[in-house]
Amino acid sequence: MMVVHSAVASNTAFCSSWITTANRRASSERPFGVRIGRFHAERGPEWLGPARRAPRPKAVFRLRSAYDYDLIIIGAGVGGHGAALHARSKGLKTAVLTGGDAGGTCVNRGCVPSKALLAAAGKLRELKSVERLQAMGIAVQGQVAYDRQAVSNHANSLASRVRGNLVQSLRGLGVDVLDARGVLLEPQKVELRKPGEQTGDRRITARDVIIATGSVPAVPPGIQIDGKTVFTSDDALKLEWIPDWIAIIGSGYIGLEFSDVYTALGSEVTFIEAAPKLMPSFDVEISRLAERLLISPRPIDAYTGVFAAKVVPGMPGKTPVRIELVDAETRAPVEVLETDAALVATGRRPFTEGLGIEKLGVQLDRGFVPVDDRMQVLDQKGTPIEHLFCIGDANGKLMLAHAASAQGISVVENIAGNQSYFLRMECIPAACFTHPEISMVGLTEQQARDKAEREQFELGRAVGHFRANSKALAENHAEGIAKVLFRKDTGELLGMHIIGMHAADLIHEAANAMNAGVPIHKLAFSVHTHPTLSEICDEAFKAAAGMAAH
Ligand SMILES: Cc1cc2nc3c(=O)[nH]c(=O)nc-3n(C[C@H](O)[C@H](O)[C@H](O)COP(=O)(O)OP(=O)(O)OC[C@H]3O[C@@H](n4cnc5c(N)ncnc54)[C@H](O)[C@@H]3O)c2cc1C
Ligand SMILES: NC(=O)c1ccc[n+]([C@@H]2O[C@H](COP(=O)([O-])OP(=O)(O)OC[C@H]3O[C@@H](n4cnc5c(N)ncnc54)[C@H](O)[C@@H]3O)[C@@H](O)[C@H]2O)c1
Repeated sequence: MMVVHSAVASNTAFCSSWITTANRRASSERPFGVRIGRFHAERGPEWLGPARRAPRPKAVFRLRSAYDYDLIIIGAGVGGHGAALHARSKGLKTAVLTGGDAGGTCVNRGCVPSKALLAAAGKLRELKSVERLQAMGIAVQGQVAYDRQAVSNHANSLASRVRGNLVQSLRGLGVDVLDARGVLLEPQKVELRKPGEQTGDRRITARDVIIATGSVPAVPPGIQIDGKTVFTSDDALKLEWIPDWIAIIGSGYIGLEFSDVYTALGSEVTFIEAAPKLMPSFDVEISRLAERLLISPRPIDAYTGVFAAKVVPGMPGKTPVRIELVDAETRAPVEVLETDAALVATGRRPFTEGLGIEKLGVQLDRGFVPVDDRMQVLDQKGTPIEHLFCIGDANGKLMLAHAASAQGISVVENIAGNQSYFLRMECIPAACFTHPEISMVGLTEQQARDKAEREQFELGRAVGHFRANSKALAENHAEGIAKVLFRKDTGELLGMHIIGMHAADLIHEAANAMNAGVPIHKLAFSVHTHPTLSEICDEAFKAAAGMAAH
């Protein structure tokens, strides 16, 4: 047998992780021929001489594995990237399959370009806020204008820069980045195919495989996409034109963020939302405030409790988009709208077609890959399939970039031997990057009330106000609140919801405390720099613990 790797004491981080990985499987399962031997194990330290008795040098031999890789990751979005970086830090020989789309949704068609558009929208909004600026002694002379193509270029060039960095970081760490689509033949065997091809001539194997194939926009039946007048976020991000009037179908994250962009760029927006109220997944109090801050003062109107049952594209500047609205409950016709454009933001569906996973005995749930709490794929009987995992949007647990990456890290921890590591999904925060921002972690107030009733404890609720915060007042952005929910008996944090300037950054106060299990009465004694927005959280924590805030 051939020695393919040896690590010595000078490379202890690398060395110890290999030991951990191999040891976990050492006794029960060593099908892949990995053995480790410490050549000094039988010898006393004498041969080394007295000066080198402590610490003893270690050396680890790794013999050729029956597998090509320790880990194959199918999909190079943020989930796959996060998993691959962590795998290398654990010394795992890793391959990532990009499917011809390195960076995936977040980098190419999601978080990154949308936040670039939102950043431009935010600056425009600020410069056009005449009264807000005047109150600070500032006058903007002349017209505030923007160049649509330049704004679009800002978003697209940022995406390509981040994509380049992502691939470089993988290659730099020694990950094999393979520009192919992966098809599962067995849980530990993947066929590489070029995009569009039905067969492939290369097959690779790994001890563990992670599916990280992400998601694509979900378009309800009856809606025709032409990519010009009726489009999803994939096309909206290109910002090819600015419609005077755009219908946004769906008032979730994407709908809300794009309403912020379009109204800043001069469009009028009509929301079409199937649920009885806008922003149905948000905390009720926060969505009420969001309506006051993000909807009412802007050229936005809304239909709620209706479906866009049929949407027919138009021709820019010639014929309008035709949208037939029906009642969400009775399906009775409500109205026909004729707008310049329609953005379909009605959720996303997993991208699992052609992956070959059904042939392994997995029953997909509306396309989502069923997994357990360790992201291990479940077969149709609910039994975990050895060595096969699925992370990110493809498993549908929480369709957020950082959740995908965190799930990837948790899988790698587990396969590298840290079985005690467990990702607490309920502590993962989320944010909507409107102006002002909205952020949340844990339960909504209604969910917390239901839990309190079920488990018979008293729910605590405390609020910090932007209007009472020196920094927010100095910035002349004093709208919004930070609300914390907690158990009165134990002080356990159950959730936090913030709307206001930089809410997306502030939420980590609560998210990190929840993850670390810090109760509210301890959190109330943490010290915050003055004057900062973080004191709004401090105000809420202190109020919760019955202390007066400064
Ligand atoms: C407009 C928009 C804005 C968003 N903004 C945010 C935000 O601000 N914050 C946030 O947290 N989240 C945001 N999201 C969500 C975020 O983009 C996703 O949650 C995240 O990208 C999921 O990561 P993933 O790795 O699971 O999948 P993806 O990023 O979708 O990556 C999966 C990759 O796998 C590839 N692939 C698929 N099948 C195969 C195959 N068989 N072989 C090889 N490769 C394959 C795909 O082509 C893709 O490149 C946004 C989404 C959208 C649409
Ligand atoms: N800032 C962020 O973190 C961010 C930004 C954008 C997207 N995302 C992620 O992307 C995913 C998709 O976002 P999204 O906004 O498309 O989905 P979403 O699930 O957040 O919202 C979809 C909305 O569309 C409504 N809807 C569904 N079908 C409808 C129909 N036929 N007619 C009218 N309304 C309908 C739903 O009631 C819901 O309110 C989300 O899960 C989110 O996690 C995150």
